[in-house]
Amino acid sequence: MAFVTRQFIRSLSSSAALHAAIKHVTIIGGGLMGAGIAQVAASTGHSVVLVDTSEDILKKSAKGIESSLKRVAKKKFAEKPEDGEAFIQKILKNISTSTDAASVVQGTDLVVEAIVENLKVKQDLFGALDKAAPEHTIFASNTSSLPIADIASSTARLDRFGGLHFFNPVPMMKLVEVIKAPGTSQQTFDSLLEFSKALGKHPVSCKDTPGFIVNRLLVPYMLEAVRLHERGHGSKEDIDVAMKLGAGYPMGPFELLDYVGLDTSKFIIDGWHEKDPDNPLFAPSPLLNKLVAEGKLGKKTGEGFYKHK
Ligand SMILES: C[C@H](O)CC(=O)SCCNC(=O)CCNC(=O)[C@H](O)C(C)(C)COP(=O)(O)OP(=O)(O)OC[C@H]1O[C@@H](n2cnc3c(N)ncnc32)[C@H](O)[C@@H]1OP(=O)(O)O
Ligand SMILES: NC(=O)c1ccc[n+]([C@@H]2O[C@H](COP(=O)([O-])OP(=O)(O)OC[C@H]3O[C@@H](n4cnc5c(N)ncnc54)[C@H](O)[C@@H]3O)[C@@H](O)[C@H]2O)c1
Repeated sequence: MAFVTRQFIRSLSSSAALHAAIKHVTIIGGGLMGAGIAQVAASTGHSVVLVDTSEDILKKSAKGIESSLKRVAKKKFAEKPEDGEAFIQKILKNISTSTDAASVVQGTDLVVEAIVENLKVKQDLFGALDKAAPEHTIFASNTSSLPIADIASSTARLDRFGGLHFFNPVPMMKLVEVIKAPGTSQQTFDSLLEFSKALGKHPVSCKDTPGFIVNRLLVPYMLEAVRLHERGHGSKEDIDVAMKLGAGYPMGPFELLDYVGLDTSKFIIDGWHEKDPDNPLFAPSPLLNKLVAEGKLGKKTGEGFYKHK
């Protein structure tokens, strides 16, 4: 009986240790995704450092987080709006910012990378962080389309490297894809599942295959919509309405492309096309390429397929 009790206490304390293990999180990249991940991690009691390349970008990220929290507070404290401000300030206190990733990872349990969708840039970042971060620190990438194993190959911690793929807008979307690359240890994978649950998200387990689950289905669908429009078979407005009213999607494919970012969408499709040039689902789109070349990247720049306020 004493043995069973000791075993039970040990298993409780080891699962508590697993939880306690991820308390301090460093998010690299304060754009659409990084700011959302920082907001959710801070809202669930984690201590967060948000890193980007300039103070100006970090100011914009902080503003975005605050306005998103205002939307949350407006709902949560509809009856007592005066409590909403205290709620926002308490969460914001959990977030600090930095432009020097190597110096802030020294005290972190988990690094979540959400920078540009470019393999070389991600590898360079993780290669440098690997030298600066403590042994126990887990590295995770929020990549939409790149193999986790390729990103991890720039480090010497393949066992402590996995994928955490969040969805936009992070505060609203419940799913996190947790990716186990061939080198990811079971302990790391379990910690990432635990962390996702601690954020209030619903994790699903994914293999390290192109696009994991959601993007492997969603990105070809969005590109098919662009091709359908390029062939003159439907206006973007009609295609969007059709998919919302005919398939029950909350956004049409063109609205969603603008929401995700046309640059990010192009990075994804170009990368897959390079690896599998004969797959028609991964064919580049002249219209998408033209908009990106014009700097029309979607909602984040004020114009993409549509103009945004
Ligand atoms: C490519 C990548 O690798 C992977 C991806 O991320 S793919 C993209 C995945 N995302 C999607 O598919 C998003 C599809 N769109 C949607 O689910 C919905 O349109 C949406 C949740 C974004 C917005 O919902 P919608 O009803 O259209 O608009 P809206 O009324 O403004 O917002 C609905 C609620 O969400 C809240 N909300 C929306 N965005 C928010 C944000 N960033 N922060 C906080 N709250 C937010 C609003 O306050 C509102 O709350 P309420 O209904 O209680 O008042
Ligand atoms: N947009 C989406 O819907 C979505 C959804 C899931 C995953 N993702 C993935 O998340 C990542 C980020 O996407 P996003 O939409 O947030 O992009 P974004 O362009 O909005 O933000 C990227 C941020 O990273 C910063 N950055 C670039 N290089 C950096 C570096 N070396 N160090 C620090 N910061 C750096 C940029 O200044 C920018 O603020 C990409 O890998 C993307 O594929 C995007």
